[in-house]
Amino acid sequence: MWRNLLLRGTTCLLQVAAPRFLHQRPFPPFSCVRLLTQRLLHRPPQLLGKGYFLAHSGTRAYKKDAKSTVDIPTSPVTITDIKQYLRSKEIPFHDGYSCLHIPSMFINPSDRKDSYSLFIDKTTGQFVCKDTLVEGSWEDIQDCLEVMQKQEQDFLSPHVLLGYPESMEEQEERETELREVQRIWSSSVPLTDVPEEEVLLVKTMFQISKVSNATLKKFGVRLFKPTKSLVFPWFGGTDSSLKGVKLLSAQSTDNNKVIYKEATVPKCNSFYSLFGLPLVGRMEAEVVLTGSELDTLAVSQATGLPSVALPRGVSCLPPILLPYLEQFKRVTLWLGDDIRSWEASKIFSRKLGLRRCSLVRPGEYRPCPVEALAQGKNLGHIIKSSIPAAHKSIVSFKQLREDVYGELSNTEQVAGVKWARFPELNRILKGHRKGELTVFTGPTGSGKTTFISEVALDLCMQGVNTLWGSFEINNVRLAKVMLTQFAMQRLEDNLERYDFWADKFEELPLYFMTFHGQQNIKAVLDTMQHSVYLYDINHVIIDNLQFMMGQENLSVDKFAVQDHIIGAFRKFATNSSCHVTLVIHPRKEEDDRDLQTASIFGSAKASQEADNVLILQEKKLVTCPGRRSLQVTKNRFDGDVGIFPLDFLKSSLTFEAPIQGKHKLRKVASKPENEGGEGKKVEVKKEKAAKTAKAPRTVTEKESVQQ
Ligand SMILES: Nc1ncnc2c1ncn2[C@@H]1O[C@H](COP(=O)(O)OP(=O)(O)OP(=O)(O)O)[C@@H](O)[C@H]1O
Repeated sequence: MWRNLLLRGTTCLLQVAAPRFLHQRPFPPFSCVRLLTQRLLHRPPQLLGKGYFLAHSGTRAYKKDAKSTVDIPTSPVTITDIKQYLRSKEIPFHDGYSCLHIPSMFINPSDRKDSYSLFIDKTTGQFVCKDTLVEGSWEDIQDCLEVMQKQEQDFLSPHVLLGYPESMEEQEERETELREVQRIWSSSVPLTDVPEEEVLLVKTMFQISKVSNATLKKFGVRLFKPTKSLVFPWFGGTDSSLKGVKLLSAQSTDNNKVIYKEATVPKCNSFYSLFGLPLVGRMEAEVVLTGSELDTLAVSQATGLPSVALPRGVSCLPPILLPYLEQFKRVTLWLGDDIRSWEASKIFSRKLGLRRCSLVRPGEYRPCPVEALAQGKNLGHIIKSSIPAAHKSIVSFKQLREDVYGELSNTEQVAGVKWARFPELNRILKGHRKGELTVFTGPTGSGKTTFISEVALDLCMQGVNTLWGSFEINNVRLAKVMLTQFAMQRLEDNLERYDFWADKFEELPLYFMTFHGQQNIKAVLDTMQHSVYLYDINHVIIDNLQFMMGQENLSVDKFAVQDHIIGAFRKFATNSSCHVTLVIHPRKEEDDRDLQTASIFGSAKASQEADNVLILQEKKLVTCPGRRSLQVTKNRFDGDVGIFPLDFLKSSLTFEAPIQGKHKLRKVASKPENEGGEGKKVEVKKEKAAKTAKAPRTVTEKESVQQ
């Protein structure tokens, strides 16, 4: 039926696909309409009306608000498909590290400076032309090439691709941001214009005394006096104009450490600066990638090597930046001095292409670059001693010993990210770690979604990039629950505070899958894979597993189907270094008995594959009806298991430990593993906890790790 729409004329098509576009003046050129028509012919009907391709040439072709949702990749493209297509069209290409490079179709061949300036991401098919900054999808490239072929043209105007027109509101927001960037930049002063005593003071404050004035000048760093912040510019676009600024402030702590705080304009989720890039020559073949602007200053000054800093530090490497790193044959990742930086460098090197990457392993003699400079270390030596990212399939202990040492000497960091709202979970699980699988169960309607939502939100607020797959309740309702938990209040009664909280909430690295209802496991896994690549997702929550079962072949035993699905999630978690939390319904509802690990629906596969098993118990430790408690029945990390009570605050939809004194405290001591022996029942020893302890009634048990 959607094909029939074509018969009703182009205007109708435009109305269907891009109603707002019709109100744009001047009316789109004919070639746009042709492309739009072409695209509609290729598109499945469900994409019509989604407004998939409105926009301005040279600007981002995606709606701003589309960022927080992750669409199902309708037909994920593979590198083989891309190559085959290009060959069929006789388009020459270079096989780069993360991208294929082709001649840009948006430049007249006689004007092409660099003959291969259009970069196609090998994983997603997204492209960017570095000369015109036209961006788009793999379908856009196909459409452009088809049109060129039909019209026998050598090139197309960069304005040919349609995109989302900005709404008035978006336009205003963008203009306000640009004005703000200009205001900050023009009211900040180059450090060379600041009296030397003041510069010294600033350097002391930021602990960059060894960074020379010449280096600060070379990188265009300024001082914004009102907030005593350093200002790092982002120059970009075809005219290398000022696109944004990052403000960095420093605060000293009691133990002589410095805490840095940064703010960006535009907001961090559209801040795509690779600081230092304008200073890197086109012919340079080596670069040092750092996690902060100060580190880049240090590397550049101490080694003379080209260096660029990631815009959001170790939290992500947006694929949109990959084309700008394609020219380098060797990339050294020196992202920081902690385990998080080390893990991030391993993950980012996969995106960059393992073969060309080497990693600086954090350690006593290898702090972050700016600290290494301050300590008078030889940064060149540290870079030379970096290790290749591509790992061999067989290693000896000699190659592992540094990793083992790193784990032993950083036990706190190895234990993962700590919850801010759930100290009891920290006590039992020690933290939230990458690459693990958590299975979470609890009786129907007991509050599983509400609880896991707060647990995930807590981590997300600490920078854990999170993806929600909520198949049971829709994203609006889920986001409402999360926003209420975030604001810790009933926003229904405080609607005037909505924008305040929504603005803050929007800054979280939080994404939602656009699925609802029964889903096919492959589509879900593809989306997860896609989002790990795009947004460096560290935590995926699947609520719940039962919604993946319906699509599978019903003639097959449903336990076998579930086992297959759990195996697939397990594999994904391990291979993608991403934590997966899987909500599974219990086997059967028993009102008067506590659930156990064996109560999880299906075979024993779920609990065997899981690193952690969490059960939301209802009416456990009954002191009043309906009391909930959280029980950890499996913890592969260190074997500690236990249970703690939770009070539910209806107004904020949050959970907290019962107030002190309300319940008697109980503590269960660990049983040494060698006494219990494997498979033996855990013996529980009760102890009175110190009356002063703030902790709620908590039980911790130690059992030998279940395999
Ligand atoms: N501890 C609690 N006490 C009372 N009400 C709660 C509690 N926790 C959650 N609720 C409320 O109960 C309702 C159901 O919660 P939720 O959807 O989180 O349960 P669920 O276990 O995920 O349900 P299902 O089994 O259908 O998936 C929500 O309105 C929620 O606000």
